[in-house]
Amino acid sequence: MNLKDPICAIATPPGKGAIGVVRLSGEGALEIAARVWRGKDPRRLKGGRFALGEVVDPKTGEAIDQAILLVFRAPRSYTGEDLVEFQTHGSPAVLRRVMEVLVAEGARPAGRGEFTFRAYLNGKMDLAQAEAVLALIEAEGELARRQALRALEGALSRRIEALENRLLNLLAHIQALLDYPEEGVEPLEAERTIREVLAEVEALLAQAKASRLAQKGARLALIGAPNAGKSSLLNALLGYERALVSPIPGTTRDYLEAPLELFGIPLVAVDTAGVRETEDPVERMGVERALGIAEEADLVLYVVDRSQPKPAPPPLPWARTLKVATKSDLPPAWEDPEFLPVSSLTGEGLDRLKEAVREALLGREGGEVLLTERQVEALLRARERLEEALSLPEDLMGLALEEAARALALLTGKEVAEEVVARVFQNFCVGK
Ligand SMILES: Nc1nc2c(c(=O)[nH]1)N(C=O)[C@@H](CNc1ccc(C(=O)N[C@@H](CCC(=O)O)C(=O)O)cc1)CN2
Ligand SMILES: Nc1nc2c(ncn2[C@@H]2O[C@H](COP(=O)(O)OP(=O)(O)OP(=O)(O)O)[C@@H](O)[C@H]2O)c(=O)[nH]1
Ligand SMILES: [K+]
Ligand SMILES: [Mg+2]
Repeated sequence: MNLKDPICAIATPPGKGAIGVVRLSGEGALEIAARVWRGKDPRRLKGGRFALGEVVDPKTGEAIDQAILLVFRAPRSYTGEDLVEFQTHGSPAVLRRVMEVLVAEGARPAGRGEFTFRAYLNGKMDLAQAEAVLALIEAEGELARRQALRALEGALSRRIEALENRLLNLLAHIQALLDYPEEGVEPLEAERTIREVLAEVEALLAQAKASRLAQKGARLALIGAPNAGKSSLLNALLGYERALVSPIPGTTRDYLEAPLELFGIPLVAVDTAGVRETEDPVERMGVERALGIAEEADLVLYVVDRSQPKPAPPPLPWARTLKVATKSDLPPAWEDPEFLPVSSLTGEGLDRLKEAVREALLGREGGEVLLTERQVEALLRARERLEEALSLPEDLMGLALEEAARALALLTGKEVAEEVVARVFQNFCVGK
């Protein structure tokens, strides 16, 4: 692949919009822009300046659209190259023609993520930041957006680099001890340093699940006996009357899904049919379905009516189940500290339930760190090597430490194999 040739792409999403943006980056971008532009000559614009004019077809002189042209000059641009943006009306007909004239004048349609790839190659960002660009575009919930922006701004990269540096300093120290045993090099505190680095790696890994849930969302299943108050609780969590509620047991016959954002996590709450022993074949199907939904859910709310005698518990994945006692506004038939009391009628206990859901999904850490699957793998490898180093005498731990440092370097993309980098950018859309 030619790494500097001029590339162009529509940067705005497909469809009609107020404004559409076409970006052009690489060697000769300003010259190509000048040929398709009627207005102030882009070659004479300083970086960061714009002009109002027309995009034209140079073959015919025909105007394609009235537009704004914005110039960034290398190295001060997103890609680090000369870069021109055409901000046109957001019409698919306009954007297509702008692309056509740019290609006719010698630019090439960009591949997926190629602008960001160039930014990476030109040192504008590291691989963790490039992955954050993608995660930010893909973010659907507030938490995913916050995690991605922090990573984009380099929070993760700085943390990783600090760990890498500690390992490299330690390695240098070990080497000095080996090379000059009689020179009075300070004795090592290798174990303490390694344990501290390991603790940081563990702290990051503890946030992997939160990062995955923030990005992919989570399923929350409400399971319990008929009339336990599942549908009422769903409505109370949603804040509107999504599910039918009635005093008749068996009101919910089949499951029902509703999107719900809690603490910035995009959740799908699933209300299900009441679970009990039954002869009715249709009801039996509903029960089986409910138990299957519980099995697949990230978190289950086991809903029990506290004003009635406690039913026998159904088979649920208890390790990821929260126990909820509903109808706390009514006189209780039993007490059990394992159950969170709530009333869908008065709203009592709802905030505590939401807090418990947050903690069950994200852990106490809170989950502000973006970690991609690729990064989690690298951290796991680093952890393994650090643990190995701890099991070795100081004069033999060098290799394991080196490998741990290399695993950490994978996160920020130093020493990453070309195919791995290519795979990261394959996930991007064209135009980013
Ligand atoms: N019109 C437009 N809006 C956009 C982008 C864009 O490319 N174009 N972005 C695209 O993602 C995001 C903003 N990110 C950007 C990051 C760096 C540079 C940039 O030109 N950086 C140069 C110059 C900095 C300066 O002049 O202060 C540099 O880092 O050297 C531009 C946009 C979101 N909004
Ligand atoms: N007092 C009081 N009544 C409630 C509360 N939650 C639910 N109910 C009542 O309990 C009855 C059953 O509520 P639903 O939400 O339909 O119960 P469900 O578990 O979805 O029932 P099925 O779908 O039939 O399995 C209705 O009459 C509700 O008004 C509560 O917190 N307090
Ligand atoms: K009911
Ligand atoms: Mg119901």
